[in-house]
Amino acid sequence: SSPCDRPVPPTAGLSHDKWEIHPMELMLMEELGSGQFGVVRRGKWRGSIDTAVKMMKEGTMSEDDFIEEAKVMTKLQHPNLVQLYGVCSKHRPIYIVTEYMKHGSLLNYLRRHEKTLIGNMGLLLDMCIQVSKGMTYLERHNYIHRDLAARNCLVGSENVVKVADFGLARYVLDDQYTSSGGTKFPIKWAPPEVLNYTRFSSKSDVWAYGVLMWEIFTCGKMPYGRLKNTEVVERVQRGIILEKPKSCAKEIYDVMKLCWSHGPEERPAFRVLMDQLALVAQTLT
Ligand SMILES: CNC(=O)Nc1cc(-c2cccc(-n3cnc4cc(C(C)(C)C)ccc4c3=O)c2C)cn(C)c1=O
Repeated sequence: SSPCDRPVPPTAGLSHDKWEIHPMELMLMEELGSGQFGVVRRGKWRGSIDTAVKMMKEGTMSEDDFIEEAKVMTKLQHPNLVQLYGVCSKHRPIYIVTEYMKHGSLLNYLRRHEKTLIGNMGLLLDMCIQVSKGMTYLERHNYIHRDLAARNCLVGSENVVKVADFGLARYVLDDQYTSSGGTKFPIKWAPPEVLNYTRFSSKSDVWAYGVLMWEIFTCGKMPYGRLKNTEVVERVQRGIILEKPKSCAKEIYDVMKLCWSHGPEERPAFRVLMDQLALVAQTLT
């Protein structure tokens, strides 16, 4: 039917999707680094808001699926989650615009500040608690991260720690990353059910969280050292777990061990972990 005999909806032309950011409102600045999807630059949005802008390299992401999911992601808001402000999807490459964290990845932060951090159990435990708060929020919204690790957390001012890039793993097109046999698959953060059946859940995020706690209390050591992925898979399937970091209290290591229970149903939910760590913090500091 010709357009003239169809009623024009009152919202026509007004459907400015609020998750769509106009490129004109973005001023791109220095490069921050590059990740799975290509270059990330710092930016200013609407003149004053500090942002990080991922410029999606062609062929690295299933873009249309992501743009659909972005509507949901912008609604996930928590002080310990890196906020997705929106996307620029009317041009290629598409941009993913998030809040900016001035100290960069938690992994690099731990490694750079090892000297001052190693003895500060209270601060290391607080970092763990902050991540557990962000993860409890995602768990409550039935949102699975799929690649929780210190490299995927970011540090802002006043030692604030936030979880970044939650859920993005689903849109990576690189088989080396997505298949458990691939060279980029995060084997050392994966539980048995993910290694065997790629069965992701909030409880597989809990396993990864245990490894993240180990990263924090070793100030950024590589889990299982230089062991090859095949050797790590063999150990994890046999129930061999990471050792207690030297500067880590027994009560904290007990929590890590709960996260590494062999069966997902034996692992505590994030909301339980969060409360348990808060209790440990009271007794230890
Ligand atoms: C000095 N301050 C800063 O550098 N701040 C910041 C650096 C980055 C940044 C810079 C380069 C690369 C990446 N990066 C790293 N790993 C990623 C992993 C994935 C998955 C899918 C594999 C999980 C997806 C995207 C990325 C990704 O964009 C990030 C997060 C992002 N944000 C918000 C900052 O505040």
